Amino acid sequence: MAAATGPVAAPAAAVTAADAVPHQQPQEQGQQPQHERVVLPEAVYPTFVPRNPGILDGQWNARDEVMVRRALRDAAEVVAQKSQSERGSITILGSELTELEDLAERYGQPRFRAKQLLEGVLKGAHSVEEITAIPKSWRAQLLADGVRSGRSRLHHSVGDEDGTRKFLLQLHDGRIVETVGIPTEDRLTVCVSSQVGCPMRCTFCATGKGGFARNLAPHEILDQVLTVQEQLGRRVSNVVFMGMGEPLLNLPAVVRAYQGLNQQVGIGGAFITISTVGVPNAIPRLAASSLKATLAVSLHAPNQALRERLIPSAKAYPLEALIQDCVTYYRITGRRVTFEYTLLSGVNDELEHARELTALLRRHDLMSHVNIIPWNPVDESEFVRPSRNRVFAFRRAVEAAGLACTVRETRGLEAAAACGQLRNRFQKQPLPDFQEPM
Ligand SMILES: C[S@@+](CC[C@H](N)C(=O)[O-])C[C@H]1O[C@@H](n2cnc3c(N)ncnc32)[C@H](O)[C@@H]1O
Ligand code: SF4
Repeated sequence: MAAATGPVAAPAAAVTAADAVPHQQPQEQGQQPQHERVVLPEAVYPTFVPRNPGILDGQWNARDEVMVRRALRDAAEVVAQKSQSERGSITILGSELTELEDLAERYGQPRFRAKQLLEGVLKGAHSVEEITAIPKSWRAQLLADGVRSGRSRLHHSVGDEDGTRKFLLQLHDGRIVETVGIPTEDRLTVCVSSQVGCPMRCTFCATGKGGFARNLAPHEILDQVLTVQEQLGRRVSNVVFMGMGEPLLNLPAVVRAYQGLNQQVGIGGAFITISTVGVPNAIPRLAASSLKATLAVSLHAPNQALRERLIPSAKAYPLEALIQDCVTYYRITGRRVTFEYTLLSGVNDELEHARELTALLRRHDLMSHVNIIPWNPVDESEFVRPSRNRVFAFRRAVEAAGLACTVRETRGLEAAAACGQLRNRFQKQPLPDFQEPM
């Protein structure tokens, strides 16, 4: 797999085949196990320093800061040290072909076996045992050495008559993530999670309310796409990082998952969207990488004061700095930036807000597109979903100023339970122990 260039291109898998310690070293070759020392480039996010000295005041408090710092540290650990729970466990999914080739070689197997391993998992094997294209004895060795497929367990799913289906996946540590398959006639879009929970705590978001547990590893992101593909019996055409979590707080794993989606699952870069509420320093890094993904920035407010009310972390990343980073992104990539605007009745849906929004975007030299998302209800939240009339009045005001604008269609399931809510309900219940498939 070709490595991405630029600062975000560090080797990123939580555990890759390059870390494998063969059960029995092929003595004739006299090789030592190869432990790839994965070093972070000057740390993934070197300067997550609040630009606003008032960060510890108001809504964004010391606990928020600790949570975000923890997420950043976790992101770094995914690359540098591997999490304790994953130590020693190698996943085929999330590994690059070259890493699997090296793995095969270290077991004295021909390099072509790597492709068989990978294809086995991509075609539906949930355990190494099921990859019958490879010799039984090697399967046994791999299993004994802790090599795993990287697939999770389907815990629960719920569907709507419009075809949308939500899946709850149970990870090896018992935690649950949500993923959604959204079919239309000519597309199957998967809305993937990048973290278990989210530390950003946006006030209107169910995931934000549920707290943050940990970053997802690359194979845990890829697994969501394979699950939807299998369960809906169709090829996935589009992937949006719009499920649980803030992808730019887990950039190394997201980059790795993008590469897997692109080069192994066969999804074009332009059909992958990364949605972010904004993490200081991360957007320019994304621009400098070789990723061809579409960038979607969750704006939700046309000014700093209102944005801070909705998004506590905005205190650490002033609106003007965020837009400047989007301009940089546009200059470097030439790709249009989507601005998401979750519309909340009586909060950010006045025509004056629309005018302020268009003035903000037109003031800067970038090609943009506004995507309005009518708010979906969240348990124990005081926000109100705007009326259809209000949504379309807002859209007309944006278009009148000459900006491209769409309204995201609300699928039946979303209206009933916003993203992250289903998972919050299940995560509260005791779950049976779960071991990753062998
Ligand atoms: C769940 S977030 C995940 C990606 C990233 N963390 C972000 O905020 O862009 C994806 C989008 O869903 C929006 N969203 C979150 N909760 C929502 C809700 N209850 N109704 C409508 N949109 C919501 C967010 O504002 C964001 O634009
Ligand atoms: S909207 Fe995005 S950044 Fe905000 S809490 Fe939800 S998932 Fe996290």
